[in-house]
Amino acid sequence: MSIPGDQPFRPPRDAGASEAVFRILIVDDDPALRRTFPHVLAHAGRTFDETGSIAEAISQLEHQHYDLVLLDYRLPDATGLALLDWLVEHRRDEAVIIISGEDAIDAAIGALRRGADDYVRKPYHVAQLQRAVDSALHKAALEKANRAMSQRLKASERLHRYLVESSPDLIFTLDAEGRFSYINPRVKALLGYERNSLMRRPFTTLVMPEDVERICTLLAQPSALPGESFNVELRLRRNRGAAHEDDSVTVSLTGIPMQAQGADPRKAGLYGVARDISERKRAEEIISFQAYHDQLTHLPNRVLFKDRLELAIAQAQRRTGALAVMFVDIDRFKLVNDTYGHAEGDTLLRAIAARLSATLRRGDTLARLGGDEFTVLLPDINTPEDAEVIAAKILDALAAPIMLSQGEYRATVSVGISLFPRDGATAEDLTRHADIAMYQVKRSGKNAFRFFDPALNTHHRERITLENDLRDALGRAEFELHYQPQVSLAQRRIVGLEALLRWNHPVLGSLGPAGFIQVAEELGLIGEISTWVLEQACAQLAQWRHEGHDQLRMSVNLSPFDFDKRDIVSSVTECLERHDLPAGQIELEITESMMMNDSAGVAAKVRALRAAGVSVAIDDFGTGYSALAYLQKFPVSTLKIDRSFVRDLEGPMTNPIISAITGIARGFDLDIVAEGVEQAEQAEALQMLGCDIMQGYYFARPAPAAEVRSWLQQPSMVFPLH
Ligand SMILES: Nc1nc2c(ncn2[C@@H]2O[C@H](COP(=O)(O)O[C@H]3[C@@H](O)[C@H](n4cnc5c(=O)[nH]c(N)nc54)O[C@@H]3COP(=O)(O)O)[C@@H](O)[C@H]2O)c(=O)[nH]1
Repeated sequence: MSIPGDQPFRPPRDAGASEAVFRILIVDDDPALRRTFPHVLAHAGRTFDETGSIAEAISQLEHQHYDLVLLDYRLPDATGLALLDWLVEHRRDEAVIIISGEDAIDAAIGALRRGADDYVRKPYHVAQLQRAVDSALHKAALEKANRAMSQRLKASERLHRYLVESSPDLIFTLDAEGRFSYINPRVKALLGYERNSLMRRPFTTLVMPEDVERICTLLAQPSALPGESFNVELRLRRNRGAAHEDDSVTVSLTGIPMQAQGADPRKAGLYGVARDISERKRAEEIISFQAYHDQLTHLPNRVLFKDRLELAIAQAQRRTGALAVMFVDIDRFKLVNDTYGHAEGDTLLRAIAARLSATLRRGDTLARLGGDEFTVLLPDINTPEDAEVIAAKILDALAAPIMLSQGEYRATVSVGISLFPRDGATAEDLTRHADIAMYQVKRSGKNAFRFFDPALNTHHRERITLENDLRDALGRAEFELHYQPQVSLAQRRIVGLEALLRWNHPVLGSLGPAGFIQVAEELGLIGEISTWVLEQACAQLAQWRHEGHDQLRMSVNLSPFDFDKRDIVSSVTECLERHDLPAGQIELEITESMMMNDSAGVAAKVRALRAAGVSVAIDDFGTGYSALAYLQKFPVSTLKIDRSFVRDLEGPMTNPIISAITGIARGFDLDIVAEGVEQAEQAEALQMLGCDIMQGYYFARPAPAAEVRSWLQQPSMVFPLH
């Protein structure tokens, strides 16, 4: 690693470690004299080496540092001046005392000029020599300590410079006028400026215009006194030349006012550290966005909608104005989700969100509460008609089909509207009442809008209670099957039974399916209920077969949702296997509408069921847009003539529809069951029209299994006149 500056940084050496030892080199050609020096200069911590010539001394010095050189002036190979020159030339810091027998003062002066520290004449006085040596070593020690100190200082300065200059934070100082007096190189990477270009320029040059006033106020505050740091979040502007998508960087700035000696403390300047918190801010923004927005559509979520609605209510109250809340629910969204999968469902939700957004003005809020539920806030309306116009626009916006990967899809929505102050004064009430109004739209055919009507509230409460009860009904074993016989006039026996669901409600008593099947479908409970019905009907049929009625056929009603959601084919065949029933003795009733909207692949499932031997009947045949083509696509086994045709029957030739249906059945080799037979005349007319199997109150009403058992044992009970 290298650091900015001229030298690599290394930790300072421990200069004190060698301070106790003084190395002294004696350079004299007189061996006897050389040997006397260590004796007269002996002292703890002193070590001596000796040489007899300049050349030997240089060679010694080349390998060893000395604190002091005791140098004879006149040596065999040169004068001591030569060694002094060598020491200067090699930038050596050894102290030198010349010990010379020269009388001439010039020699002494020359030696001192060439760098000797002292000059002692031979023969020397021991005390004089000792003083000179002590003084030279003392000086050498001081210089050594000084050098060590300055080395430590330099190292420490280099360390601090390194820390500041390589800091990931922006570090700067401002002078008393708020202009940069120092800024570390980080400014280049962070904001794209050359540091020199900023020197002496005001700090505010770097601050985004929106934040300038704030930072100026802060700097001018009396609390910005020396030692009292402050922290502020602000945006610094990037150099325009810096290629970056953001024009600013958000920093957390810690400022510490500096006090100059003797000057007005407030004007001494500022030391600042700015940390780039853009990433953190971005993460915070994302988290906050996610907390208040729906991830799929990026629309405001329930929390933000409530917040905006509460604000809008407060504002409307102040100005005695009005606002509208809409509850928008996609019709049959579940079908798309279950049939095409969640990815398609998501695409549809996004597309609808975009269409709805486009119908609204700035200031209105469209939110997604979850699932297929959206809400709209119109914060400022003059009359209910204003909301009506927007609701109509919303319905219109969905008129054009939406492109899904499976093809075009025509989505519709049901819209409920509540008004402030008329329908409530709180966000909860307004949203709930819009929801109730939406619910009414659903019940009366969908794809429309409706204002909240207080009378609906009671109805809604009842519905909520029913929903809650229905969720618990299976667990509390409140369902029961009744069975209605299908009789053959020719054979005078019960050939089949239709299983019809009843709910023994703990408070409301026995409820027919008309009162709860649709609710179960809407709540997504129908799958479990159908499974129970199928299981129960098969178990009962197996029981009756066991009792000897082995030719009976059991009809079971299925919901369109059963074909959407699960593998109905395996559910049915597994149930048959479980109860050891021949497949042909179970008949599943499907409606014409299921055939017409084959989005869930009903045809393929019907074919698979038929291939497995299961009978399939078309219920209420003739009431929809029955087309012969459907009968080819859906290989059903039975047509059930709807009771509306039977009711109108006054004579054998009075109903061309029944004639047509019986003709079709013959053509396609299908069984026919006429339902809703209430009178003997109807039975006779049907018989004349070639219809043998009948079902209706004329023979028997749907009844619990125990009663049906007695009819099975005594079929005459269900043939009143025949
Ligand atoms: N998904 C499921 N749907 C079911 C189930 N059980 C029933 N249903 C559906 O509910 C519809 C109404 O059933 P219900 O109230 O039981 O009415 C049946 C009969 O009681 C009634 N009927 C029979 N004979 C006559 C008659 O002579 N006159 C008259 N006014 N009504 C009569 O008709 C209903 C049976 O009709 P159908 O199914 O068309 O044969 C019912 O239609 C089912 O769709 C269930 O378990 N799951």
